[in-house]
Amino acid sequence: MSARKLKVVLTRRLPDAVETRLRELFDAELNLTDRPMSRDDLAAAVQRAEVLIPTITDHLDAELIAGAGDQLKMIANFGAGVDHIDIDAAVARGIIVTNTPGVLTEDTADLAMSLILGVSRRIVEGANVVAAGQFEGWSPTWMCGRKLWGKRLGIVGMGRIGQALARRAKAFGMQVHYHNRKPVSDMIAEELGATWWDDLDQMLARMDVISLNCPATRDTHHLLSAERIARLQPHAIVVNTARGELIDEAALVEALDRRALFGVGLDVFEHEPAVHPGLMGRSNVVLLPHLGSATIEARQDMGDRVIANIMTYQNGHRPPDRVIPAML
Ligand SMILES: NC(=O)C1=CN([C@@H]2O[C@H](COP(=O)(O)OP(=O)(O)OC[C@H]3O[C@@H](n4cnc5c(N)ncnc54)[C@H](O)[C@@H]3O)[C@@H](O)[C@H]2O)C=CC1
Ligand SMILES: O=CC(=O)O
Repeated sequence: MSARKLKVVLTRRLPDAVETRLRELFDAELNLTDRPMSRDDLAAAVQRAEVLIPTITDHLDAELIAGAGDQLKMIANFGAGVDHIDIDAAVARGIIVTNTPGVLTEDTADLAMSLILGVSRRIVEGANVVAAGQFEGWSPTWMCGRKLWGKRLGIVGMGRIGQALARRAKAFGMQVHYHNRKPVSDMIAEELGATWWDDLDQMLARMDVISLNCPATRDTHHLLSAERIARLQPHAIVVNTARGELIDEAALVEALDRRALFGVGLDVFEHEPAVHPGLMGRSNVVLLPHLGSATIEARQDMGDRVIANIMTYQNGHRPPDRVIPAML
């Protein structure tokens, strides 16, 4: 007699090969519309799923989790960030939460480096000039950006992606500085030539480029507040590939209005998918639609990671990517 298959509900379409494997292994229910589930749809999904596979667009707050049926044992998130899930509420209900870190690290670091390059060298602005047929020839003083070689990069959140970005920045001749809850190991600090700043405010005031790479938590909401933005140097560049909630977007727009920054590169937004209108149409702002992990390879690997987490749980072991409140 074959073992009963776990009821697994996906909230979005996943790569074909991932969906195929999920259907082989589990009683998998796909969302063929690929539209984000409404709150009612999600509330119904947690009434029938034993394992829910959500993504960042699903807000699993305390109320929604409290309303889940007793059959819900696991939330196997497709993605690294888990700020859209109330982990405390899930743990209180005995629901295991997992995520997919690591497999998207290099891709997201590539995107952060792309934004640093894009803003400092005015790449999108320049490409738009050519695309509009407005290129009138090379000029000694036209379209000059900021040199990266020798400049100071301040990374806030020196975890997987922060470190991967530091490796790239080092290769571009940048001096790596970072603020993290605790310093990285001596070996990593030496490899990256990285300087730890216990005091975030002091670091911000001295950097040429700031990259946000920490999770969105209660502690990091508006980590880049109006006061901290005011500390940045007028030639500074701010890049965010972590979560929009880390920046007070209205204060950032005010700083751009005052020409208090050289430029900004954002892959994530405070009220995503809405973008603050004050960020639009600026030549020194590069905006991307949350593309950090958007490579075919990373999305496949994220799916494999989701499956590995569910299989490990099903086999009675601790899933490798279990998220616990103490980690946040
Ligand atoms: N744009 C995108 O598509 C993607 C965005 N992300 C975001 O990037 C974040 C980071 O991902 P990973 O590097 O894999 O996570 P990680 O857990 O490896 O690293 C996060 C680091 O932030 C540090 N941190 C936490 N709170 C802090 C605070 N208050 N101040 C300073 N540092 C703090 C942690 O100690 C840790 O070193 C995710 O939580 C997610 O929100 C992740 C993947 C793709
Ligand atoms: O933002 C994406 C993630 O995986 O986190």
